[in-house]
Amino acid sequence: MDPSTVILILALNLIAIGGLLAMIGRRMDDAAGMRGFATGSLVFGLAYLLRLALGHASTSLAAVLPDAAMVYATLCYATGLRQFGGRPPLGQRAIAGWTLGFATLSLACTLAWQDVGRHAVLNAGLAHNYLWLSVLATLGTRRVIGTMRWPLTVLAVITGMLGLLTAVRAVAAVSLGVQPLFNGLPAQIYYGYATITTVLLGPNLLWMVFVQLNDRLARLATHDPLTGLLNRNGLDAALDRHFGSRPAQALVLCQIDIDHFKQINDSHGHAAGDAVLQGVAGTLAAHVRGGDFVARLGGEEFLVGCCGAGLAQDQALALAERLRDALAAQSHPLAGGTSLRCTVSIGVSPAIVARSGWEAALRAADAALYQAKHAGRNRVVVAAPSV
Ligand SMILES: Nc1nc2c(ncn2[C@@H]2O[C@H](COP(=O)(O)OP(=O)(O)OP(=O)(O)O)[C@@H](O)[C@H]2O)c(=O)[nH]1
Repeated sequence: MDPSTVILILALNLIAIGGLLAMIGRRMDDAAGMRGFATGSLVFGLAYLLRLALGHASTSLAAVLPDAAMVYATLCYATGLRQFGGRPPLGQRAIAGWTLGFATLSLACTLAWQDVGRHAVLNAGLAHNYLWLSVLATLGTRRVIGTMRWPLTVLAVITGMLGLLTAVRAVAAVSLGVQPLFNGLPAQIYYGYATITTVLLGPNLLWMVFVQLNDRLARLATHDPLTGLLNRNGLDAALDRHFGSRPAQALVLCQIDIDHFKQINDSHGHAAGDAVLQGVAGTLAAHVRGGDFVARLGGEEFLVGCCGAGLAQDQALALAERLRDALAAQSHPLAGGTSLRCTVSIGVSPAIVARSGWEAALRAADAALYQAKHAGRNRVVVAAPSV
């Protein structure tokens, strides 16, 4: 297949992918990076079409336009990829400055060395950006967990390979001229690989979106949006995991309730109450060990699951006292520069070693919490050790 036909197919493919991603992006917040991916694909596709219209080896200065558009498109991908990995996007000014800088250099080199100058600068610029995309995707694989690693790894490999091949083209343009870029086996290898890349890119981006949406839904279903702690669903799943392991470690539940929380809401407003809930959640999460879990049962009520081989109630009591002290010492900043403190009451269940003991342990912790409230609050009560 001649390069023009390949470029036409690539262009249409990229435009179709870009359109699809733009439609998906309209229903997602921009943190997913969809706008960057969609713009990158659309601009790349249009740049290919413009390039076809002008001719591959055009030495007309207008050829700088599609070249700059391609560089711009790769920067859009980079911004999407950064957002996808939870990092801030590239600023519009940085993207515009980079693209203009490239266009100026490309114009200067085209004026000085005609098509050799143009293609050397284009391929060097694209190679740099492809390799950068590969690095971003590789860094992304370190920041994400589980299934998301796969599409990012595929992206890192395909853009890395494309970057290397494009760098070779930049060197070839300078040392051999532009003919080998479009004719012969090396050109066929390059365009064959570019075709594979473009064909893989769309489904790979969709795979990334799918995995990310799936992760978000799973998180929404298992975590409390206000505090980020496990909700009841997440707690059930954590219990299943805990008791699914053989042999399961002992588990003690500490049920924690903020004292007179209604007064906080009434005196300082609901937003201040929410901030206190977040502050308490942060302190609880910071005080437990890996393997323990913290959940928000609802309202101002939390549950800490304390796990350990041979864990006894008195060890959980020591943790509960540490939590009570830390929370009593915590100062919650309020709007206007003031702050407030609050105390908690805690009920500690007996230790259990089987999932079947969970309901009874929760009831025991709840009854102990009730006693703590009635005994004056700001205290820990341990349930009788018989579940
Ligand atoms: N700000 C905020 N308040 C909440 C939330 N969920 C529940 N609440 C409030 O929490 C308060 C709980 O009040 P109560 O059950 O009377 O308990 P309390 O005032 O802490 O009293 P004791 O537990 O007996 O010490 C209610 O005013 C609820 O409206 C929430 O997500 N945010």
